Amino acid sequence: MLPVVELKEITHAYLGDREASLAIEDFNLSVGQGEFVSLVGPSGCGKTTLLSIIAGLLRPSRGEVLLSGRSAAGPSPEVGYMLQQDYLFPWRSIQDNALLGLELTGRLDEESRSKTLQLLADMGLAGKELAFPAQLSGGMRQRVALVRTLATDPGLLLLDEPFSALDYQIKLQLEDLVSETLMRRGTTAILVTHDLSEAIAVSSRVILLQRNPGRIRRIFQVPEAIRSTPPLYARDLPGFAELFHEVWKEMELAGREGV
Ligand SMILES: Nc1ncnc2c1ncn2[C@@H]1O[C@H](COP(=O)(O)OP(=O)(O)OP(=O)(O)O)[C@@H](O)[C@H]1O
Repeated sequence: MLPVVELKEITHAYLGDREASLAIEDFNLSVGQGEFVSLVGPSGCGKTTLLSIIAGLLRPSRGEVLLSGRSAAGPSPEVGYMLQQDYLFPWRSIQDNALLGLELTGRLDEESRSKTLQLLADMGLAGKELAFPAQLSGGMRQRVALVRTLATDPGLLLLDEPFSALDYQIKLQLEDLVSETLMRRGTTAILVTHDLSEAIAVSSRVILLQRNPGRIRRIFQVPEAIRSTPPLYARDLPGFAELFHEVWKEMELAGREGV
């Protein structure tokens, strides 16, 4: 089966007035159907740049992005992007926010509407459909943003630190909910996070980057037993702490280099 996304020899330099800064160099990655991959690494190693390139929001200086084998240039409806901030429209009700992506892509009909309302209920938001974002907690708003992203049924979901602004307990609950929902739907996902334990708990592969320029330093395979256990409980499994320390040590080395 073709990978859902392939990055081939991606290099990206930001051009300044006088000089160019090389954010990413010769980056190759292939992510298969239903895989959940995390990108971690020291600040400035190019994680967000990579997500923007995959989302088609940024054109790389060199290299190619393939989505299901086809060369991608520009944003694609196959790719959903969820950010740290929920970006809900305050004047739209929860259900109207959740339906926005479908509306914008001309795919809103009775069936897609009822599926989205069901997804809101699955996310514990039944009864909140007619409320407005200001009436909801941060964790609830982030769940609405997730429903809005999933409503269009993207084959690939990009998550840029979606849980980092939340309280620890809410963050753990949301990790569980997201992980379970994506696994059930078979959605392929790439998560950018600063939280190494989150990366290990939710993904099948943790990709550690180094900076100046951004490159893959090391790839950690997460054992199936950890991957198939809900993130909250995965942290207690044998092998989790060892893997965490291994990634941590390598991250420290990556942080000291390329400053
Ligand atoms: N718009 C821009 N113009 C110029 N340089 C940029 C721009 N955006 C990012 N950079 C530079 O590119 C490099 C990679 O930045 P990027 O934001 O992708 O890293 P990151 O790993 O996501 O960082 P963080 O973990 O701090 O969010 C950094 O050196 C950054 O300063």
